[in-house]
This record gives sequence, C-alpha cells and structure tokens, in this order.
Amino acid sequence: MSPALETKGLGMRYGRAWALRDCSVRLPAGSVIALVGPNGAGKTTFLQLVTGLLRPTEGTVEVFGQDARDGSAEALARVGFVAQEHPLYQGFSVADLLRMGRSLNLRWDQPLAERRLDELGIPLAKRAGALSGGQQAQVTLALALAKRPALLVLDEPLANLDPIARRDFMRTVMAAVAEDEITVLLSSHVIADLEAVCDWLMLLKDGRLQLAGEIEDVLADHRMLTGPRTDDEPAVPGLVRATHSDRHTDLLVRAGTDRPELHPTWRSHPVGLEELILAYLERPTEIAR
Ligand SMILES: Nc1ncnc2c1ncn2[C@@H]1O[C@H](COP(=O)(O)OP(=O)(O)OP(=O)(O)O)[C@@H](O)[C@H]1O
Repeated sequence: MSPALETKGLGMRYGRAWALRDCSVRLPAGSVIALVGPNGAGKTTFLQLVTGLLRPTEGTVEVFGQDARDGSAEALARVGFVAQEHPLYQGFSVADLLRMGRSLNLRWDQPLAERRLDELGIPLAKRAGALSGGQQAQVTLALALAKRPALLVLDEPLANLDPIARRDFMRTVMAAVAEDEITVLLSSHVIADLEAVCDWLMLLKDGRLQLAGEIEDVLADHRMLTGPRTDDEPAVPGLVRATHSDRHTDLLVRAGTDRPELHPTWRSHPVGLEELILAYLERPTEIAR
C-alpha cells in the first residue's frame, strides 16, 4: 500500500541534544497508527515534524509524497492536527472557533463540524472555557476533522480524559476513519485504549525508533518463553528482554515462533500488545534495524 507518511533518516536536535535521530519509517495510507514511547521519547517532536511545525535538523519527511517542510497551503490542508492539551481560545464561543476555522482553512466542512458537535450535545453558543475537558477535546477534534484531512495527527489526545470521554473521543475518530478512510497517527500512553482501534504500531524510545509494523505482524513475530529460573542472561537469538520471578524466567524473543535450541521444558506462548510494548520500553535503547 502507498505510504501516507515516509521519513528517511529523520532527526531533530534542540541545541546540542538530539530529540529524534535516524528515524526511517513508512506508514501505510488508511491505517490507524499508534505512536508510543515513554516521556521524552521524541513523540511530540516526531508529530511536529510530520505536521510541518518543526523543520528537521536532518533527513526528510513526506506526507502523501509531498515534502512536509514546504509549508504550502495545500500540504497544510491535508493534515489535521490536535495538539497535546487540546489548546483552544478559552474566551471564544464554539461558534467563534468554527468561524475562525472556516476563515483560516482552504477546505472547511461547516455542516460536518456542526453535526458532530450537535450529536455530542455541545452547544455552539457556549464559551470554550466553560466546557468540560472531554468536550474541549471533542471541539478540537471537530475543528481538525472539519478540514476533511487525509491525515489526522493527534498528540496524546486521551491524556486527562476520563474513561467515558476517552471512549467517546475514540468513537468520533473511528467514525471519521470509517466515513472518510483517513489515516490517523496518534501518540498515547494508554495502551489499552490503543489496542482496540490501532492497526499499526510505532515505538520510540530515547529518540530512536525501536519497532514499527502492523500490530498483527509484530505480535506474530514475538513469543514469550517461560522456563525454570536462570540467573545468567540466556544466549537466545532475538532476545528482547528477560524477566525473572522466584522460580521462572520469561524471555520475550523476536522472529520465528519456537526456539528448539532451548530446553524442551520451556513453554512458548503468544504475547499481548501491552506486555510487548513494556518489554521494549524497559530494555536498554537499541538502534532499530
Ligand atoms: N523546544 C524544545 N527545546 C529543547 N528541548 C526540547 C524541546 N522540545 C522537546 N525537547 C526535548 O526533546 C526530547 C523529546 O521531547 P518530546 O516532547 O518530543 O517527547 P515526548 O515523547 O513527546 O514526551 P512526552 O510523552 O513527555 O510528551 C526531550 O528530551 C525534551 O526535553
């Protein structure tokens, strides 16, 4: 499938410190991509490079084949961005925000935005500052979707939302995906919420890409091996991380299914997404191959 987004050797340095380094990835159009990583991993930096808000120190980033650095009106029109914390002018009414969106954007679907807000029971006359956190998040999402973007970029959209607001927010995103076949790239720490909606995973740590792929393939490519406790680090090919309990050792391994070279008493079982992500986040940073 043709990529929605392609980066090659992408890097960003703030002063002398690299926030992102050597990031090469192709993200397919039509997918819903989870960007995960601990605090300071470089997620916001990556998203701001994709949306053209930052210029890379090195490397390239293309959105639907167009250089994200050129900042043209057409390029900007194809990308909807919801920044962290859902910033809105607090003194503006929702209607004012829609009016502003209409005058600032090349393409603007006012009926779509009004319909979405009506379905959510968010009154147009209300001031943004008088809305709940969940409603403010929905307003920023409605503004981003009114551009009818081909790529929707969401930076930690679920932070500070209660479980119901998180569910409602993701429902709105998924309804837009179903209606318009848009590509969605979202960063989050809430892995459980991502699992239900994302089909692609991109994992960053210490500014380095650790893992990228279709979630189904990534999970199929890993196994958890459980056996008697061994205190020495086992020399298993493809070992991602070893963890030890009183009596057992668990080895997360990559590539292939079973490991015949291990003792036959070792049991092999599939791994869940959260378990896999945590194992990658907890191991020392490696440069992605
Ligand atoms: N404007 C800036 N000036 C200097 N350093 C910055 C700037 N923005 C980010 N950084 C640094 O770059 C690194 C990556 O930050 P970034 O915000 O991209 O990470 P993140 O994965 O989004 O983190 P979080 O989950 O906490 O939002 C961090 O070490 C951060 O301190």
